[in-house]
Amino acid sequence: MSELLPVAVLGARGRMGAEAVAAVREAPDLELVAALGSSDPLDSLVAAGARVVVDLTVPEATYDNVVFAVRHRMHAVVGTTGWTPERLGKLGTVLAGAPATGVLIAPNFALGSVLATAFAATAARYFESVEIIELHHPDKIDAPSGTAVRTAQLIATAREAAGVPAAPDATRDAPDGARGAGIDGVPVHSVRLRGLTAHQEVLFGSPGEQLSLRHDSFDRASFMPGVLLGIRSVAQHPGLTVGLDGYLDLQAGTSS
Ligand SMILES: NC(=O)C1=CN([C@@H]2O[C@H](COP(=O)(O)OP(=O)(O)OC[C@H]3O[C@@H](n4cnc5c(N)ncnc54)[C@H](O)[C@@H]3O)[C@@H](O)[C@H]2O)C=CC1
Ligand SMILES: O=C(O)C1=N[C@H](C(=O)O)C[C@H](O)C1
Repeated sequence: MSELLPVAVLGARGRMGAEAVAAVREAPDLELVAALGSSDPLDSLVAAGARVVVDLTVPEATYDNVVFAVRHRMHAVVGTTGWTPERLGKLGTVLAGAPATGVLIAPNFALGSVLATAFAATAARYFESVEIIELHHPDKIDAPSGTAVRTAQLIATAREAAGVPAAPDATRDAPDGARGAGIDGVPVHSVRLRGLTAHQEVLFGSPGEQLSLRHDSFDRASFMPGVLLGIRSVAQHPGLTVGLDGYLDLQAGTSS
C-alpha cells in the first residue's frame, strides 16, 4: 500500500476550513496531520511533518502562511482571497528559492465556477458590454469576491488582446458605488444577503442580445473536489499556479 500524503489545514475552524478538514479525513489517500486556528504556531506544521498545507484563513494572514510553507519546502493549496499582483510577485521571488515547491492559489475551487470564468474569458471579446454581479453570504469580509476579481482580470486581458474598446457608459452623475467597483475596467457589483452561499453572474451585452453566465454554489461541499484535486496535484506543479484551471485540461475536460 502506498504512503498517505500528510496534509495540514490552516483556518481549520472556519466555514471552509472545517469542511476541508472533514474532506481530508474522509480521503483514503490523505492523512490530516495538523488543523490550525489563528492562535496556533506555524512551527507545528514542521513538527507534524505536513507535505501539503491548505490555507483557508483571512487575507491578512495568508501571505505569511504561504511564505512559511514554501520556506519549509511544503506545497501550498490556497483558497484565501486577498492576493494582489504585488503579493503574487513577492511570492514568486520566494518560490524561486524553492524550485521544487508548488503553490496553487485558487480563487474558486468549484469546478462549475472555474468553467464559468473560462467561458467568460472566451466570450469577452465578442460583446460590447460586460458587467459582473457577485452574490455572497453577509459574513464574507472581502468585496469584491476573489472570483469576481479574477474573472474581471481575465475578461479585461482577453478584450485588450482582441483590441475591443471599453464598454460604453454614458453615466454622468451617480452616487459612489452606483456603478460598482471598476476592476480592470469591468464593473463588479457585490451583493451580501443572508441565505446565500457563493454566486456569480457575468452579463454580456451587444445590440439586441444578452449572454448571462451564472454559477451557484449552494453548499461548501461544491468546493471540496477542487480542494482535494489541488492537494493531490500540487507537488506535480512546481512554482506558482493561479486558478484551478491551471491543473485542468479544460479543452479535453480532464485533469493533468
Ligand atoms: N477558493 C475557494 O473556493 C473559496 C475561498 N474562500 C475564501 O477562503 C477564506 C476563508 O473563508 P471562510 O472559511 O468563509 O472564512 P471564516 O472566517 O469562516 O474562516 C477563516 C478562519 O481562519 C482563521 N484564521 C485567521 N487567521 C489565521 C491564521 N493566521 N492561522 C490559522 N487560522 C487563521 C479564523 O479564526 C477563522 O476560523 C476567505 O478568504 C474566503 O473568501 C471561501 C470559500 C471558497
Ligand atoms: O468567502 C466566500 O464564501 C467565498 N470566497 C471566494 C471568493 O471570494 O471568490 C470563493 C467563493 O466565492 C466563496
